[in-house]
This record gives sequence, C-alpha cells and structure tokens, in this order.
Amino acid sequence: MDKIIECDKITHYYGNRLIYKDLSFEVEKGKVLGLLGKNGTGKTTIINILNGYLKPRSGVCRLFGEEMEHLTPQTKARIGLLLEGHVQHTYFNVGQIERFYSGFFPKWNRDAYYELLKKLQVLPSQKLSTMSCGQRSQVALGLLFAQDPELLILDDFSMGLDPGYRRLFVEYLKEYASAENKTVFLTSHIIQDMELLIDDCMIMDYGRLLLHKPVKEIMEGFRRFRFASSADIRFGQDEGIWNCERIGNNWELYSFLPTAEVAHKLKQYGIEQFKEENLSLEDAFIGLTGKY
Ligand SMILES: Nc1ncnc2c1ncn2[C@@H]1O[C@H](COP(=O)(O)OP(=O)(O)OP(=O)(O)O)[C@@H](O)[C@H]1O
Repeated sequence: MDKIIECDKITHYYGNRLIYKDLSFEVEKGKVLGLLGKNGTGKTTIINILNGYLKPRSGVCRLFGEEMEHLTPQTKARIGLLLEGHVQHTYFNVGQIERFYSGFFPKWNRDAYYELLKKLQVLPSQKLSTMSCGQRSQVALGLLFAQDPELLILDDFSMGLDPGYRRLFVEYLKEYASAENKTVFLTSHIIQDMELLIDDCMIMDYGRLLLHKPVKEIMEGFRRFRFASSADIRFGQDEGIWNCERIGNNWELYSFLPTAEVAHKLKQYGIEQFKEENLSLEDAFIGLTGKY
C-alpha cells in the first residue's frame, strides 16, 4: 500500500511549550483521515509542519516519499492545500482568480471550479474582498477541485460555510476521494461532517496523540454507560475506562470494553442497573476527550 503521508517521531515546541512529542502516523493512498482535537491541541501546527512552513524540533515528515522541507515543485502541484478557509488574493474577482491559479497547475480543470461556483449567488465580476466569509471559502474550495490534486490537506474546511453548502462539499469530497482514489487529510470542528466523510480518525490531546483508529472501530466499539449511584467511583484509564463523569448521582462512563466487562467492574461498586448507548462520532469525541 502506498503511503502518501508519513510522520515519524515529530516533536514540536513553541518556545518552551511542548505541543507534541514523538508523534508518528501514516496515511495510505485513498484514505480520508480526520484530525480532531480541542482548541489549541496542535492541529494547524501539524498541517504547517506537513507543508514545510514550520520546522519541528525533531522528527521527519514525508509527502509522496519526499521530506517536507525539500518538496519538489512537481510534488507541490500534487497537493491541494486549504489553510483555515481562505484565498489570499482578495483583490481578484471570481473570474480573475481562476485564470491566475490555472497557470500554476498542469491538470487544471476550470469546469470543476465553475460547477461549484455556479451555486454561489455572486457574479464572475465580483471581487473576493467584497464577499462574505463563507463565499470566500466556497471560492477557495472551487479552486482546490480545479487543481485536481492527489492529496488534499484541508485545515478547518467548514469555516463559515452554511449547512447546505457544507453538506454539498462533503458529498463532493467523498466522491472525489472514493472515485479517484485520492487522499484527504482534514481538520474540522464540525464532527457531524467528519462522521459522513472520514475513514480514519486521529484525536489530539494537549501534548500527545490520544487515539488513531478507523472510524468504524470507534462507532462499533465505543459505548456510553449511564447509571445512578451515590458511591465514590474511581477508575483508572488502564482499566479500559476512558472517562467516568458524575453529575449529582447520575454517572456517564465511556469505554471500548465489552458490556460484560463493564458490568463486572460496576458490580464491584454495587451497581447492577445501567443503560448502554451507541454514540455519534461527536458524542464519542466528547467521551474520549472529556467536556473540559
Ligand atoms: N506561532 C506560534 N507561536 C507560539 N505559540 C503558538 C504559535 N502558533 C500556535 N501556538 C500555540 O500552539 C498551540 C497549538 O496551536 P494550533 O493552532 O496548532 O492549534 P489547533 O489545534 O489548530 O487549534 P484550533 O482548534 O483552535 O484551531 C496553541 O496553544 C497555540 O496558542
């Protein structure tokens, strides 16, 4: 299997502040990987390292087998990059920006741009600087599809997009990734979109990678157990319990363990009655990372 992204033991600090230590992961060709994490856990930092904008203190990242600091122009043309939603050249209008970008990319597909853009309520003569935040994001996404990259890296692609356009874009992306065997690495705080789109999920915690798994495994294996108790219940993570929170005498416990094992653990505290629940990816994310 081709590895499109390889990160090996990345350690990064801003000043004295550790962002992560020895972070390693790979993304195979054709996969859609979603990077999730609370604010400030280092998602944009990873994207900046992947693109060679930031040099980590140690470790190596490779895209298409080339080290991030020495990407050739040919490899760069295979990568579509969206940094927090926007295009920079806002003095262009909708038509001019398409013509400007087309010169840089050999496989430029102008129809893909106009197909997305025709859904926008703007004229080709409208300047980007006079557009709303979401409209500018739509232009940026249209330019990415026209580039026809083999690897798409999208940082917070849903920023400013309304629900209808977000759904449309998620559907385009899904089709793009599966029909053409493209690879996508993306971040978003809109986890409902991620659930529809991604194959694998990486969740960052402060200073470390919390979890990297196929979404299917999370959806099938991770559960919430609700029960009532006045006991002082304490589980360690080494016992397979990710999170156990109390609100009054009502408890929420999250685990990948089979029901019988959780039942056995609860019995030690005298709890025989509990309710087991399947989770959306958003609920699973909250169960894994806690509510702050
Ligand atoms: N240039 C910088 N200098 C110093 N600290 C920085 C710099 N850029 C980011 N940070 C800090 O590093 C941490 C990670 O930032 P980053 O932007 O990667 O987080 P994020 O996960 O993308 O956050 P969000 O979800 O809010 O977009 C934050 O605490 C941030 O304040």
